[in-house]
Amino acid sequence: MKVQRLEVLPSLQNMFQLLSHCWSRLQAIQEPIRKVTLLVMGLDNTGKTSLITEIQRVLSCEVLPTTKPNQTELRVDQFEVSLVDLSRGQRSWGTWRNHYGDAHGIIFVLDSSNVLRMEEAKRTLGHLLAHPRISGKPLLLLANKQDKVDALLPCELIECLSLEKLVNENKSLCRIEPSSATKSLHKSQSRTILQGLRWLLHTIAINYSVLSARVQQDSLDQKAPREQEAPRRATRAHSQT
Ligand SMILES: Nc1nc2c(ncn2[C@@H]2O[C@H](COP(=O)(O)OP(=O)(O)OP(=O)(O)O)[C@@H](O)[C@H]2O)c(=O)[nH]1
Ligand SMILES: [Mg+2]
Repeated sequence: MKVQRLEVLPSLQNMFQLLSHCWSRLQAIQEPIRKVTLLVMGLDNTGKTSLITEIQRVLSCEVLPTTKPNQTELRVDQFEVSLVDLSRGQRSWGTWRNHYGDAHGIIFVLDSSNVLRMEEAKRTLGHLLAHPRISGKPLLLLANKQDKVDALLPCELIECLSLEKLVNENKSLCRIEPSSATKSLHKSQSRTILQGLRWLLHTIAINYSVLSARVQQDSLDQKAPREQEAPRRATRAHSQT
């Protein structure tokens, strides 16, 4: 009797495991692919482009073709992600703002070793989070250049930037991860970058319908003034000829 029970139990357990495995596979198949746009921002020279290259390297089989400059398309889990590289050096604030409405979330990159520019980074982040098209959207802070000896740790950066106050005022969910985009350190550092990216995507997924409706509306609002301006420009050009 005892032997029989012992034989039955493991097979029931196996069956249960098999069923739950099938169930999670089915759930993964049924989950829709979600399109997500993330703006990669920060002061110049903080490592934005290097980090995008590093993400591309780690997820090499998941990189999708794109024709848009400064944009990288990736497949991460059940998400199709557009990473938009906004370089402060090449663009003015006005050009940055044209992208705000498209964003489901923000990746803000800090040079953790540049203490002299921390106040500027704080101001920039403050302006960004207070903008009506950004406020309330989730934020991933990458405390980059952790390989440098004088780099501030994430906990020191939280203090320096008064981060808690900043994100609470603007109701943005926030996470900070240490990172280094330099090749010598990839393994542990790329793990924290991907961990942060996955947190951002899953935070967006929880509120996806609300964020997508906001993106749709903001994109229309952003286009409207340009569309109204086009016929006016054509009329002006015509009257000048
Ligand atoms: N030591 C170290 N250097 C880094 C790291 N990330 C980037 N760099 C270096 O920092 C410099 C700037 O990197 P970029 O990726 O071009 O920075 P960016 O933010 O895209 O710069 P802009 O596009 O000009 O705003 C380059 O020389 C990189 O090699 C890092 O994690 N550690
Ligand atoms: Mg760049």
